[in-house]
Amino acid sequence: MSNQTISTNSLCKYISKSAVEAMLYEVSASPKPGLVDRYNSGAHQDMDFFTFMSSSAALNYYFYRCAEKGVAFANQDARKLLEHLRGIGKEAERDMYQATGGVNTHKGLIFSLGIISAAAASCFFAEGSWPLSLERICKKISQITRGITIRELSSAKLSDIKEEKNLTAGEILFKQYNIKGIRGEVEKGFPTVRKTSFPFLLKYLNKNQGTINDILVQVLLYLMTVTEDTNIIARHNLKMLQYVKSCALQALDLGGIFTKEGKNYLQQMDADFRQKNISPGGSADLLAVTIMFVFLTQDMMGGLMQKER
Ligand SMILES: CC(C)(COP(=O)(O)OP(=O)(O)OC[C@H]1O[C@@H](n2cnc3c(N)ncnc32)[C@H](O[C@H]2O[C@H](COP(=O)(O)OP(=O)(O)OP(=O)(O)O)[C@@H](O)[C@H]2O)[C@@H]1O)[C@@H](O)C(=O)NCCC(=O)NCCS
Ligand SMILES: Nc1ncnc2[nH]cnc12
Repeated sequence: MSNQTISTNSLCKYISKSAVEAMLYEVSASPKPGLVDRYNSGAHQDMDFFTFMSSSAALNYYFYRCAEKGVAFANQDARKLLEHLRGIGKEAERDMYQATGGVNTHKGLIFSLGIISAAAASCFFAEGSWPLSLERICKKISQITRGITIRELSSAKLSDIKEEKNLTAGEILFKQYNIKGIRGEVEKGFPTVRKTSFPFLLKYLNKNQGTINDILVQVLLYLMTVTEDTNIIARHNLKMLQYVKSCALQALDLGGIFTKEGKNYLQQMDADFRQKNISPGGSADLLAVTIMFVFLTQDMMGGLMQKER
């Protein structure tokens, strides 16, 4: 489909719909150990499934605006685009907190999916064809966020502008462990998604192996084996991150959600993570990012995610 047949409004509407749909698919997939899903609130006392519904609904226009910015900056310096996205991202965070009564459900996804929405719109207007290629979107993401870790996380930057109490979780973890978190992931163009979750999701969807729900839970397990999840490190430490990875590997060794043994292990993992206060929120975000990439690399009128099951 060439860009002559897609108006800016239609493009931005499709991209914002895809971002919200990715968020809704992610939180709906169940069971997800330690995370909010349709069965329980995981290791969270301050939010539930409906908190995520409200937050997702409140962010639709934000993603539309990110896509609009991507169109506006399609042929300009990508670094200027990030400055504009930061501004509307702060507004989106306020919208999220208003919709959730002050709870952080999607701060990470406001960042990740906001940048992806802008990058996708920018790619379309540069290339003029749909669907987009994952490599091209991720290359544009890297261009938009080039230098973000140095600019925002370098110890010199952090030590002289913020007192410890004003640092975010990501900034504290960089100071403690030199971990770049979500900023490192986007700056490299989502390598965890490109190399792990996206190929797995496509494989399962093309094989039509199981329901959408089960496929998404299985892909989340793969993500948990590879994600440098700052939610886990911030709440606990690096040792707990290794523990989570080993549990996810064990679940997959048992067949994950596709076998009785794997399902039983998943239930035990969820109870264990809830008891230990473990929430793999970073992996959950990357699952939503993976779903978003499927929407962007498929036909707008019904790609793999819309297949009847
Ligand atoms: C750049 C920002 C993300 C700044 O945020 P921060 O400095 O805090 O960055 P990080 O801590 O590194 O990560 C923030 C969130 O990103 C998700 N995440 C973590 N690890 C990864 C990873 N390896 N890959 C991808 N994404 C990752 C995660 O977000 C999800 O979890 C949050 C909910 O879980 P919860 O444990 O409840 O979180 P809290 O309530 O904070 O902790 P508790 O008190 O409950 O224990 C939720 O956010 C999910 O999305 C990390 O939390 C960016 O936000 C920023 O600069 N914002 C300013 C405005 C802006 O620019 N906006 C967007 C512009 S496009
Ligand atoms: N389902 C979920 N549960 C907890 N934190 C999350 N962050 C993103 N998705 C989440």
